[in-house]
Amino acid sequence: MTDIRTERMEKRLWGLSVPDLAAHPTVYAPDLLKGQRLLISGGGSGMGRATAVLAVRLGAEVMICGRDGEKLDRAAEEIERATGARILTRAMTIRDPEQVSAVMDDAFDELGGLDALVNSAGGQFPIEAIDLTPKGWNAVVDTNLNGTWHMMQAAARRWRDAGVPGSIVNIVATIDRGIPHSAHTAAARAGVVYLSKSVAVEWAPLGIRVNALAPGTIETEGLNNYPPAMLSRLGQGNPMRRMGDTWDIAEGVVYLTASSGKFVTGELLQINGGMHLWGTNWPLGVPESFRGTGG
Ligand SMILES: CCCCC/C=C/C(=O)SCCNC(=O)CCNC(=O)[C@H](O)C(C)(C)COP(=O)(O)OP(=O)(O)OC[C@H]1O[C@@H](n2cnc3c(N)ncnc32)[C@H](O)[C@@H]1OP(=O)(O)O
Ligand SMILES: NC(=O)C1=CN([C@@H]2O[C@H](COP(=O)(O)OP(=O)(O)OC[C@H]3O[C@@H](n4cnc5c(N)ncnc54)[C@H](OP(=O)(O)O)[C@@H]3O)[C@@H](O)[C@H]2O)C=CC1
Repeated sequence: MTDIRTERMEKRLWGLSVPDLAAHPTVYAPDLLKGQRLLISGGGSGMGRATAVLAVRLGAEVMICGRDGEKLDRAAEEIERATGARILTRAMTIRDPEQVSAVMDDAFDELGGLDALVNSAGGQFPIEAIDLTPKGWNAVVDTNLNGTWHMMQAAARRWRDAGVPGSIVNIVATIDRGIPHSAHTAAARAGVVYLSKSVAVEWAPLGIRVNALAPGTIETEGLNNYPPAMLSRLGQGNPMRRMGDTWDIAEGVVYLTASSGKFVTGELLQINGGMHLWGTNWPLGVPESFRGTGG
């Protein structure tokens, strides 16, 4: 096993811990996000949680949301213990427009306004497309496309009504060449990318910037949802032949969110070791006809 640490494989302890993140060097000035207020969906784990840690380290006020309230509270407690910053949490599902509207109202009320939305909530499961059931398809599309849209539109309407600018970063996936064994999520993410491009134009006059960020294979606890056999190959499916980490993503989100991104909208930032150019994960194993091809 090259890039996958054996201990993490065996204990399935993926990714950077909150203490790791709190101490991690950053390229950004300490007060870069001072006074900024962020809502981060999926902020209880993985890339969302890493983004929350970096944001509070840079002076932002943060609310995180997700389905599992205990996970959110655990993340908030770890972040407060490691950084001294208190963050707000809301248990909800992005798939329900009414719950999205409520969490958006809470964010604007309790943070005293909102400057940026980060949509990290999402997920999928590996399956051969031909075996997908309507329920499975709908679950992934409803989460990753519809849910992301509900969050985007709810934030944009409130920024428009308040006459203030905003920024949205949508975490998607590397979809340039499709995602074999995850066609449902490739379709949903492609939808989010072109949704982002479309409203980046429509909402520019409102001062709302909208960008997408495509991770490659990133070491997070979300990988525990994948077959162990796949995990031993993870990270090989890109030219850099290794996995990225959640800090790579968090610093990419901050680049797009902070003043560094003030003239960037409708963009797709790929943080994936070149995965959009070469390499395939094959989550369910490399099919016979592709063995030995390196693809
Ligand atoms: C894409 C390849 C890149 C490799 C690296 C990528 C890694 C990551 O993205 S990890 C980080 C993301 N985290 C996750 O994916 C974990 C969260 N995933 C989920 O929550 C689910 O996958 C979900 C997004 C589909 C939502 O699940 P759930 O809330 O349970 O959805 P529903 O109850 O509405 O419907 C469930 C329905 O979906 C089908 N299904 C769900 N999981 C599987 C599975 N593992 N295998 C096959 N089918 C699955 C199935 O039809 C379910 O219906 P029932 O069978 O009636 O339960
Ligand atoms: N890790 C990787 O290699 C890759 C990840 N991605 C995508 O990046 C994003 C972040 O994933 P990552 O940080 O790795 O993994 P995580 O599973 O840690 O993050 C996904 C987060 O989304 C939340 N979530 C899932 N469904 C919903 C929902 N319906 N409503 C609200 N919150 C929800 C989960 O919390 P809860 O379960 O409590 O709701 C979880 O905190 C995801 O969209 C993922 O699919 C894309 C490509 C590769």
